[in-house]
Amino acid sequence: MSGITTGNSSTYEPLSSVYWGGDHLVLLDQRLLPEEIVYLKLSTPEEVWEGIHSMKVRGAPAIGIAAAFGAVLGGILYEADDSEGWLQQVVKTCAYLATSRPTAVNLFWALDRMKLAAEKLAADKLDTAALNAALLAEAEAIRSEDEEVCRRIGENALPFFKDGMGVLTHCNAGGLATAKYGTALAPMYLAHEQGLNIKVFADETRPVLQGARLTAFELQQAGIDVTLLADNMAAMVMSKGWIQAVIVGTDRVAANGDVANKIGTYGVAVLAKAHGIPFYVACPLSTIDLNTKTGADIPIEERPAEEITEGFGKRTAPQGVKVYNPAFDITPNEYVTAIITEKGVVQAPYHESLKSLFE
Ligand SMILES: CSC[C@H]1O[C@H](OP(=O)(O)O)[C@H](O)[C@@H]1O
Repeated sequence: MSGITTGNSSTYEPLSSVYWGGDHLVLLDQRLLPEEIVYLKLSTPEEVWEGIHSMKVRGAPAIGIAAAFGAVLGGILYEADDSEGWLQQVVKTCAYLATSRPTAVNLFWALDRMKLAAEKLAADKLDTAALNAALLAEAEAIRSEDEEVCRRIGENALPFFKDGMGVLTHCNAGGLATAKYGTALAPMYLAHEQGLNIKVFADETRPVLQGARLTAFELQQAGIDVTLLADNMAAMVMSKGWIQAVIVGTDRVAANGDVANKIGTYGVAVLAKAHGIPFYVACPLSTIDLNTKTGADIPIEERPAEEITEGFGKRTAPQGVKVYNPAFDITPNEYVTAIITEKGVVQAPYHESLKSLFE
């Protein structure tokens, strides 16, 4: 894996988080933002696994897109010219990439789609060069569909945001978490294009600081009014009347409408309800998992203690202290005002309304 430094963040261009570079995957190393913009070239499934696991690429849709291209790399590295052996290699690569992170369902959705595509392609007995080209087209389709899906999420969310509103968001569900536009931030971009003045309040989102490092960065560079908050300030700004809506992304929505999202989301949802503020969740259908009954069934990733005890290289806790570092929490569906998707907006009772999105 090698880096291409394109300069510092003062020359910011709209950034792509993940794209195919001809014969390799290109990832923006999001761990280095906002100070450095470094694009990495990844040529093996192992490098893609590590890129997802270490959060060089993060955000449910972006993780799925990266994994899809990782499956393509698995096929490209298969040297023989037999379709059955090629298929076995792609399927094995998908199973391997599925172990990189446990919570975002888009990872498994994308890999299942790549496996299905590979099975159909292998049945046609093409040579491996043709098989790899066709599988690459499937990964590119996943990426380009995500751009269109996020734009439609933005359009469906926009009516909830009026000129002059204050909106709080948690973590990063922007262009950096997807192929482009983002989910929760998509309406912010559209509102800005239409001349609406939405004041965004971004939680810093400890311990990895996606809000401070990514959301504040994205929105500031786009010229959108953004104020950065420490994670313990949401209650106060709500009590001051500065917030008229909360919108967040998600990594998995259970069949009953319970929502897995970045740690701290549940607390923001409880605060929103206590202040009579609507709490919206924005996501593509690929993040809705009807096979997972409730939030209790969603696996919650636990991450290294060092993210809390010495985040970004500065030790802020005693050596050997016990640490609990879940990367996500579950917001029960009763705190979710509406779920906004590319197919439309649904509200409780979510058992029925979520199913209707797939009919
Ligand atoms: C549009 S999905 C964004 C979602 O993913 C983030 O998690 P992570 O940064 O650990 O990948 C966070 O939960 C965001 O809401």
